[in-house]
Amino acid sequence: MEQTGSTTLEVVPELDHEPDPTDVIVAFENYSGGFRGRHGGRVTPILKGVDVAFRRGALTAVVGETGSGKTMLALSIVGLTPATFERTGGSIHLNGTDLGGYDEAAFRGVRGRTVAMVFQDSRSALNPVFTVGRQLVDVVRLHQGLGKAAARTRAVELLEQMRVPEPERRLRQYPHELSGGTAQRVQLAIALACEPELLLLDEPTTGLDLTVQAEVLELIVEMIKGGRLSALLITHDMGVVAQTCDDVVVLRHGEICESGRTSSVLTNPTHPYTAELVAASQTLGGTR
Ligand SMILES: Nc1ncnc2c1ncn2[C@@H]1O[C@H](COP(=O)(O)OP(=O)(O)OP(=O)(O)O)[C@@H](O)[C@H]1O
Repeated sequence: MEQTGSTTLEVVPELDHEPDPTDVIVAFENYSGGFRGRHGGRVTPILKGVDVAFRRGALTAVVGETGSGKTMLALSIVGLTPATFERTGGSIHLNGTDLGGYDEAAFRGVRGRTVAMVFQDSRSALNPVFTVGRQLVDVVRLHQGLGKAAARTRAVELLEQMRVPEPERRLRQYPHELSGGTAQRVQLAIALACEPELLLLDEPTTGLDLTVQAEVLELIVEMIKGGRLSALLITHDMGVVAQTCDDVVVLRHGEICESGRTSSVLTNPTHPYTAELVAASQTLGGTR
């Protein structure tokens, strides 16, 4: 296919913080994996020789069509791929440590503390039988070592930080009583209460109205600019990528076709598929 060359997708100027390009939080090296059929047999490849390094302190977008493996890529970092998913080659290093030998207990030590996750369907990610307060306060107590009263105060602060209206009342509510947008922010508050180094965001704003989407993303970007956080954002919205992400990784059929700084990848894509994504988002008015 012919290379499409430069595009006119409006890309934010370089962000005011500049993560160190050599400081990598997660590195995939020739990583491959796929699903084994129900009765054994061969593995259907899903991720194929993935080579990519995520910079510490950066917000990195992972884009690509439905089924390209974005979610499996993220879940591989925390050992949450389905039981039938198998690594068939390569490695993943988190903070320089090879996750290859990690069992469930070792991954449990990583989740929350080092890597926290926010998924698309927040209401189902929250525990339906416990109030928001119980879930958030427990996490704060566990991760920040606070007593009950101090943890509750901190929980309210976290909800306020996430611009959740009436935080005190929310603490007494159950997940089914929350709107999608509030559930999303509660999930984000729980993730951040763990003070993780890396946040995995799998289409975190899908299903939210545009204003709420923009607010939630703005909060995430603010925290990343604050210095300590890195994040990986799986999204279909190229406008969001252009306007908020430092780096972008383009996945297609389980392979990385392009990765790098958002400003250079989107304005001068080297792979025709990236150019197609950019062009499609322009046609749909995705640049907002
Ligand atoms: N439990 C499973 N068993 C078998 N195949 C699966 C399973 N879960 C996902 N897959 C397949 O793995 C591939 C990658 O899925 P993945 O969810 O990572 O894609 P994605 O890029 O995140 O897609 P989307 O944008 O739709 O969320 C898809 O072809 C999907 O059908």
